[in-house]
Amino acid sequence: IYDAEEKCAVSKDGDASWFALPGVLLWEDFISAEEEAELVSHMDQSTWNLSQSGRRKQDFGPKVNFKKKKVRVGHFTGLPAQSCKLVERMHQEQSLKDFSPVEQCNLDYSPERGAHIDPHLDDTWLWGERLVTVNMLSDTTLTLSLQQGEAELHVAVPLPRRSLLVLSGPVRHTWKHAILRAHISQRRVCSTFRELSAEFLPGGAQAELGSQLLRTALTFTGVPL
Ligand SMILES: O=C(O)CCC(=O)C(=O)O
Ligand SMILES: [Fe+2]
Repeated sequence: IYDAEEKCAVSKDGDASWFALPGVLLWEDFISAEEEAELVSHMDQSTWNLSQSGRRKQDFGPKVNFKKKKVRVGHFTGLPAQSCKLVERMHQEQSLKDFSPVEQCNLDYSPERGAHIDPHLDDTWLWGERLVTVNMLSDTTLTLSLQQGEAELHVAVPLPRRSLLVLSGPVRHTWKHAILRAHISQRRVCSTFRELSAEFLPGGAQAELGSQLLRTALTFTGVPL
């Protein structure tokens, strides 16, 4: 189980074993109850599209083909207006001072649909170091997993309602992450914000496209795709 205060994983059996687990940042009460209600009510005014594993989603971001490694602005009109103050607030945290998202993905999990997300790593060709998620409507648990020879390590990261989670470093690149079906007991909505990889930043091979995507994202005039 992840211990946010000690920034380490501790054994659930209550024995003394533990290991350091860098790269998880949890910001409790990142949004207020009023903001949470407003954000979700705004999302519910747009259509939710059925996605994999019982999830529903709304996307604000460029048109991407991860297999062919192709990206273009497409119909992207920017992140939604409601996210402007969230992104500003993120900048209060030292490690997010320069966080400029180019994509927002809203996900809607419900126990009725058996919604979950299987263990995976997020793309690293287009998306950068930090994955930032705002958790809404109910508490859940993010399950990190790492194959260690024959054994598989699991770390449960408690995600309180209204908290912000940042994954970077080893928990971004080495550990897979998942939300188990068993950890969705009520409706849960989250917004995940992603930044560009070095290839799309100044000095990178696709810097021009990257700056175009950033300009579009940060207009905060977006509608879901
Ligand atoms: O629901 C979450 O918090 C995780 C979502 C996720 O891992 C993803 O969209 O890649
Ligand atoms: Fe992910």
